[in-house]
Amino acid sequence: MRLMISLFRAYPMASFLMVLALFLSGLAEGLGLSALLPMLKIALSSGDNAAVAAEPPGELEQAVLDLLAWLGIPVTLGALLVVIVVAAFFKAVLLLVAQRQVGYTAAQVATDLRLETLRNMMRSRWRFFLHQPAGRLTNALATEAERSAQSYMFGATALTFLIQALVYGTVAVLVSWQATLLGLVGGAVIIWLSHFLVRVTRKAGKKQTDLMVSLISRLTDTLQSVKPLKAMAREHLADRLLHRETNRLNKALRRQVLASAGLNSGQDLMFVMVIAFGLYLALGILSMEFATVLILAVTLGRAFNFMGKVQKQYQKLAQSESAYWSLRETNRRAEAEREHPGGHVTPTLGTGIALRDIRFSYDGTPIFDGLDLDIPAHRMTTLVGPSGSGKTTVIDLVIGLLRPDRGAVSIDGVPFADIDLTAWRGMVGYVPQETVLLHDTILHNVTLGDPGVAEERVEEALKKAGAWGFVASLPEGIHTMVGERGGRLSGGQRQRIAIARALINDPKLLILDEATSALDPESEAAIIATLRALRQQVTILAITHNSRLSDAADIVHRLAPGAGVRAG
Ligand SMILES: Nc1ncnc2c1ncn2[C@@H]1O[C@H](COP(=O)(O)OP(=O)(O)OP(=O)(O)O)[C@@H](O)[C@H]1O
Repeated sequence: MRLMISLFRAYPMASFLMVLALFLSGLAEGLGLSALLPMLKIALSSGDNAAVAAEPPGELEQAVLDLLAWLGIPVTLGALLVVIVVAAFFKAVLLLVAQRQVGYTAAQVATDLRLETLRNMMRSRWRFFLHQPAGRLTNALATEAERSAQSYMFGATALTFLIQALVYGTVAVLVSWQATLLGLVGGAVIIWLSHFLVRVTRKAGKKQTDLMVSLISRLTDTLQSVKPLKAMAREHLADRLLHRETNRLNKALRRQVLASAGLNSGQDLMFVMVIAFGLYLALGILSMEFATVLILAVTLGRAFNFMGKVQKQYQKLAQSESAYWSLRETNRRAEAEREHPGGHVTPTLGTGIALRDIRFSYDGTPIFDGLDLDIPAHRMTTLVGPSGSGKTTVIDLVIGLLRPDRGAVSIDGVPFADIDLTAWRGMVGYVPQETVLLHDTILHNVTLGDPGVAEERVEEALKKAGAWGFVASLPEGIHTMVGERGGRLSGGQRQRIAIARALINDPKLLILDEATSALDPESEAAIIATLRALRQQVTILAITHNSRLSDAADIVHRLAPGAGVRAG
């Protein structure tokens, strides 16, 4: 229920149109039904088609007769049948309009939730993002957004059935309110008796949502390390890793299916019992008129049926709504961790970047304490040092992904707090330690899908990165698909594509994090020559364990684990 209110608030116009169409279709259905009683009376009476009723007309019947007289429609079997068909037509059209509206809104719900989650995650602070398992985001975007949209569909369908149940119930009240009241009590008892099955489903749904998060997270991690698993014949370990979650998920699903089957069969049986009892009471004991009893049986029977459907849809909603709340929670946390955009100064990087008296720690463990470091503009600076000495951390501080606990990073003497972070990062070309390419063409991988980049510029960037030789020899050139995560290219080729990607926007600062580690000596020499030529236009900051790159650098900073820095 809370979910429907939340989504009705988020999509007020679409929801209003849906409810209006449902309401009007309910009215059309009510009109058709109301014509049923006089029509039955005529059909059941002997003689010609004139209205010959044995008993005086009831309240509803009289109202229908008055309405027909007002519209100038004769009370004949044919005219009444036409009214019923026309009403059914309008009901069908309006229901279609309502369902189309529901479908469109549900699709919109899924799309908006996906985009909102992605945006919030992308805008969140780097340290928060780092702590999110990749699978959580995948699951949120794929499974949870889909289940949230389904919840809206279930809720809206429940509303459709509820309106129909109300229409049938109202007609039944107009025929005999005493009989309807009796039926209502019976129906309420049945709904109350079956409600525990809805609770079971809700619990199982919540469990399913939680388990999916950890299952997809584990699955994503496992899929990334399939090669070593296969190479060492340890595939069975993947099985084991996922075994616990899949089994628990299986249990939750079984409980859910059982509860839903129980509701289906149990509820129908109880409704039939109530109707049979009502028929016995009306015909056997109270000796009510047959046409009235028939109408009551049809309307109350349908009202029960629709109430049952409302509960079944509600059960489905209860099963899937936890996904919506889980997604909302993910969004709330990401929003609370939104990265500060910084100040308003757009840097030019004319003189250089300075880190002064930096103290930085991860989860209370200090990495630097009192670090001073200069990266002069238009020079090639390399960071060297043993693994874990904090080279990547320096880069993250320079990009502003991490903030120091103490001390300051400045660009041309302007402290980071005053710098427009987006403008600064727009001037950076970054080649990460691990090159993961998108499953797309080389062109797309270099431009990252930016349609404003001309193919000539891509070619130029590939040439600078020393990649043009192998790209040009491919049958489809820059339009060649690189395969899943770039799997159709060698490590060195992937690295050169990543370098071209970093160069495509003519960066002011080019950052290379071990970016030449997978290159052969010739390719490496070519890249180093390119970098040396580039440094008049671009400031270069490179992490390397490679002496050739260090030798070619203007400045070498040697990092020692735990703090200080020595310039070489
Ligand atoms: N997100 C993190 N949370 C906690 N500790 C971290 C995190 N990232 C890095 N560290 C720790 O900080 C230290 C410095 O890491 P960093 O990646 O900067 O080193 P590095 O010199 O680049 O290492 P390598 O040459 O192996 O890439 C390491 O001891 C590492 O374990």
